[in-house]
Amino acid sequence: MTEPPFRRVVVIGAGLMGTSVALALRRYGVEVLLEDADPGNLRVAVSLGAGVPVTPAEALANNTADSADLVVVGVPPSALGTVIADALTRFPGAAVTDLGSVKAAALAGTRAHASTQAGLDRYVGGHPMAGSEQSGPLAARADLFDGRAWAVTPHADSRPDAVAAVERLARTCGAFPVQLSPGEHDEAVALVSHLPQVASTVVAGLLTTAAEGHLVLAGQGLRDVTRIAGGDPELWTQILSANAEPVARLLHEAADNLHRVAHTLEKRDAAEAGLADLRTSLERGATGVRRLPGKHGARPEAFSPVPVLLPDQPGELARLFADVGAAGVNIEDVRIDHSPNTPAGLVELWVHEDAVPALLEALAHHGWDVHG
Ligand SMILES: NC(=O)C1=CN([C@@H]2O[C@H](COP(=O)(O)OP(=O)(O)OC[C@H]3O[C@@H](n4cnc5c(N)ncnc54)[C@H](O)[C@@H]3O)[C@@H](O)[C@H]2O)C=CC1
Ligand SMILES: O=C(O)C(=O)Cc1ccc(O)cc1
Repeated sequence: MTEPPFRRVVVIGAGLMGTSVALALRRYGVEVLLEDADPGNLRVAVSLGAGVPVTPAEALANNTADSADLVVVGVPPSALGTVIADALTRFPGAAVTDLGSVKAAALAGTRAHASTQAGLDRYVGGHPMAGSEQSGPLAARADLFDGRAWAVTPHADSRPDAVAAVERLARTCGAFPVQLSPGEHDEAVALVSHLPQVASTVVAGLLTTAAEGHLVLAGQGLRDVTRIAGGDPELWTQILSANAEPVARLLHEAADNLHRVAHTLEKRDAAEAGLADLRTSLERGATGVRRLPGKHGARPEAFSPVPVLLPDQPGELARLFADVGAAGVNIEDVRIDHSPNTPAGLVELWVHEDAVPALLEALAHHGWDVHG
C-alpha cells in the first residue's frame, strides 16, 4: 500500500469546511484528530467518520504536538487570528494553515496574537474555492473540493516546506493549488466571490416583498442567481467586513453600471442610442461570462446544452445517464430544472460540441423527449 500523504493532521473547527477536509483526508488513510469548541458539532463530525475527537489538553497529553505534520484551522473568520496563533504554539513541529475566505486579515490577526513571531514561518494561508450555502458538519462532503481551485497564500517569511505541505493538502483533497500573495488573493475573491454574494443577497432581498402568485413563476435563472444568498448571515458579515475595501470599491462600480442601465431604460423612447447602450451592457455581460474557466481551471471549452424532458419517476435519471454512456458520450455538466407542481423535470446535458449529433441520435433511439 502507498504511504498516506500525511502521518497525522489536526483539524480545528469541525464545521462544513473542516469536516469536509477531514473526510477527504480519511479517504487516503490519514490519521485525523478533530477539535471543536462546540461538542455537538464535534460529535457529528466524529460520527461521520471524519476523525478522532480530542480536547486541546488531550492533544498535548497524547504527544500530538510532536507528531502532527499539519494543522488545518476551519473556524469562522473572526476567530482565525487567535486559533492560528495558538496552534503555532501548541504544535511546534507542524505546518499550520487555515480555510478562511479572507487572507490578509487572517495573517494580520495571527501576527497580532502570536506569542513569538518566530513560529510564523510555519503558517501558510489557504482558501478552498468550494463550499456551500449550508454550514455545520452535517453538510460536509469528502468530494467537496474535487476539481476546484485552492488558493495557497504564503507570506514573505513562509517556509518552503510549509508551502509544499499546504499544496499537498489541496491536491490530496482533489483540488488544484493556486499560489497568490494574501493581498492579491483578497482582491481576486472580492470579484469572484464577495461581489457575487452581495449581488445575490440584494436580488433575493427583493423577493421578501413579492406576491406569492409572482414567486410561483420563478425558474432556474432566479434560483441560480439567488442560491448563495441562503448562506449564513453571520459568516458573511465576518467575511465581507474583513475584505471591506476591495468589496466596497467593486460595489460602487456595479452600482454605477446598474444606474446606467436603469437610466437607459427610463429614457428608451428618447433615442435609438439608448437601446445601443443597453445592448452594449448586455454584450459586456455575455463577454464576461465567456471568460470564466472551465473544469479544473482550464480554458473554457465549447460545450453545448442538450435539454431532455425527464418523467418524474424513480430511476429515470439513471436510465438517461446509462443511455448516454452506452452511446459513448461524456457528460461534462448537468443542470436539473425541476419546477414544483409539474410531473416532469428538464435536464440539461452539457456535452462537447462534437458529441451533440451522436447524443441526439442515441436519445431519439431510446425514445427520450429532446426539448427545443
Ligand atoms: N462556508 C463556505 O462555503 C466556505 C467557508 N470558508 C471559510 O471556512 C471557515 C469555516 O467556515 P464553515 O465551515 O462554513 O463554518 P461552520 O460554522 O460550518 O464551522 C465552523 C466551526 O468552527 C467551530 N469553532 C468556532 N470557533 C472555534 C474556536 N475558537 N475553536 C474551535 N472551534 C471553533 C464551530 O463550532 C464550528 O463547528 C471560515 O473561515 C470561512 O470563511 C471557505 C470557503 C467556503
Ligand atoms: O456555494 C458556493 O458556490 C460558494 O461559492 C461557497 C463559498 C463560500 C465562501 C467562500 O470563501 C468560498 C466559496
